[in-house]
Amino acid sequence: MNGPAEVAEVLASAVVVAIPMKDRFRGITVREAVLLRGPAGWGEFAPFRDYGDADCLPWLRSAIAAATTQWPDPVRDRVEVNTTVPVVIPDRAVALVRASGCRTAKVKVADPGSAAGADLERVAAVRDALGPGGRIRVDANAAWTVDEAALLVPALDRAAGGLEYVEQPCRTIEELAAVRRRLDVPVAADESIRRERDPLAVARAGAADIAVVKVAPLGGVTAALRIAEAAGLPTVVSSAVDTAVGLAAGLALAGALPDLPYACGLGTGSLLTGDVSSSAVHPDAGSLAVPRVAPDPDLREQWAADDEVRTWWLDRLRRVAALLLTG
Ligand SMILES: O=C(O)CCC(=O)c1ccccc1C(=O)O
Ligand SMILES: [Mg+2]
Repeated sequence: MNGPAEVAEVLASAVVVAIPMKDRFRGITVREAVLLRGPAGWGEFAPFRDYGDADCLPWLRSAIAAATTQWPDPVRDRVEVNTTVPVVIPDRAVALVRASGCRTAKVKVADPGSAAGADLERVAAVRDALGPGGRIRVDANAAWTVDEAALLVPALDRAAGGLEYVEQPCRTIEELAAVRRRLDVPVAADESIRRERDPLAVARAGAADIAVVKVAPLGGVTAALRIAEAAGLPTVVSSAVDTAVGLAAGLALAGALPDLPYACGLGTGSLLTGDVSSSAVHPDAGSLAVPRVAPDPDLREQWAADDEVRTWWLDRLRRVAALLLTG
C-alpha cells in the first residue's frame, strides 16, 4: 500500500487531457483522462463521467499503482489485438477494419439508439472486410433480455458467418448462465466482472466461457492478474478507451498472463484522433508491443484540457482520493 505522503505527491502531478474521438463511442465524443506521475512511471485515472465517486476508487488505485510500483514480468513481448468497431454505418465499419490490419474485430451492437437490422448489416460488412479467415465478436453491453439474446445472437452469428463469442449479452450473472445454456455461441463476461462486488462470481457460477478483464476498474495490473488467474477462464484484456498510458497497463497485464488464447481489446488507440505518447498505440499487423510509456511533453500540452474540464477532474480526483485515504 502507498502512504498518504506518497499518494499526495502522485496526486500533485496530475495532468488533465481531453482527446476527441473519431466516432462517437459509448455516448462519448471526447475522451478525458487524468495522468499521474510517480517514481515508477505514469498512471491513468479516467473513469467515465457518469460513474459515482465510490465506483472510481479502483480506477484511482490502478493509476497510483502504475505510478508507484513495478509491473509483473512479461512472458511475451507482443499482444494480438482486435479492432473495435463502434456503432457506425457499414461503409465506415469496413474502412475501420481495413485500416486496422487486425484479423479480429469486435463489433458493438444493441446500442439504444439503433435498430437490430443495422447491427446485422454492420456485422455482415465487417465479415466482407475481414474475409473468411478473420474472427468477429460482438459486444451488447448488457442490453438484451435472455429471450432477445436467444433471437438476436443466432441472427448475428449467421450475418457474421460465425461469431467467435458474444460479450455481455445480458445484465445479470443468472441471465448470462441462461444464455450460455441456450446458445452455441460462447459467452464472454465484461460488466459482470468489472461492475460486480465480487469479480469472481461469474466464473464460480459457470456463467461465461471467457473473462474480459480491464485493469482500471479492477484496481490495477497486479489485482487484475490475480482476478484473471483465480477466475480460471481464458482472458481477454480490454481497454476502457484509454490513452497510451492506460493502454500500457493493459499491455503489461496481457504480457504477463500465462495463456492468452484470444486477441485483446487493446486496439482502441485507433478510436482517438491523437494520443499523449508517440509510442505505438496503433496495431502493427494486428498486434501491439508490451511497452512502458511516458507521455511526450509536447503531446501532453497539445491535448491539455481546458480550464473547466481540468477543474472538474481535479475536483473528482480530490474527492476520490479522500475516499481512498479514509476508507
Ligand atoms: O474491447 C474492446 O475492443 C474495446 C473496449 C470496449 O469495448 C469498451 C470501452 C469502454 C467501455 C466499455 C467497453 C466494453 O467493452 O464494454
Ligand atoms: Mg464490453
